[in-house]
Amino acid sequence: YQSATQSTNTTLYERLGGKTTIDAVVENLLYRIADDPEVVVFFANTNIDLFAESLASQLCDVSDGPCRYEGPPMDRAHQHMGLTDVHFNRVVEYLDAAMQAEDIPLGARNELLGRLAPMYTDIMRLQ
Ligand code: HEM
Repeated sequence: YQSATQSTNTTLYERLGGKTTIDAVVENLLYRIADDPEVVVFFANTNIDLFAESLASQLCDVSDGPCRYEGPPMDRAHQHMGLTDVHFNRVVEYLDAAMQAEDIPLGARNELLGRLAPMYTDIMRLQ
């Protein structure tokens, strides 16, 4: 059985462009975050290289690629940051813009965002 949103015999990971494109998306996202004072403040004490690696492995994992995300669960990774819907929506918007900049087709973009959306509850749980 194949879901209607998926082309025949390809994983979302492949339709995203695999590791090369995911790494490029993460880097593009980092520039957008760096340019937004309201968002970049949250990353003041973050090792950006480790964050980029961890996020790329999560995007690979969640898109059925050959990776396993081994970082902390989303509630603990974002606990007590004081995140609001505004921050959450901003980051999702930047991720979509980063995927567009890397020429990822609309269907694949929306499918990835759809797989990340349920993380909202976890990310907000310990605010
Ligand atoms: C769909 C939304 C989001 C996803 C999928 C996501 C994913 C992740 C992942 C995978 C990590 C790495 C965890 C680790 O390995 O330690 C992380 C950490 C982090 N996230 Fe998010 N995140 C999201 C939303 C946000 C938002 C809205 C903000 C703030 C505006 C944010 C700020 C951070 C920060 C600052 C860290 C690093 C924490 C540290 O230094 O340990 N995230 N996120």
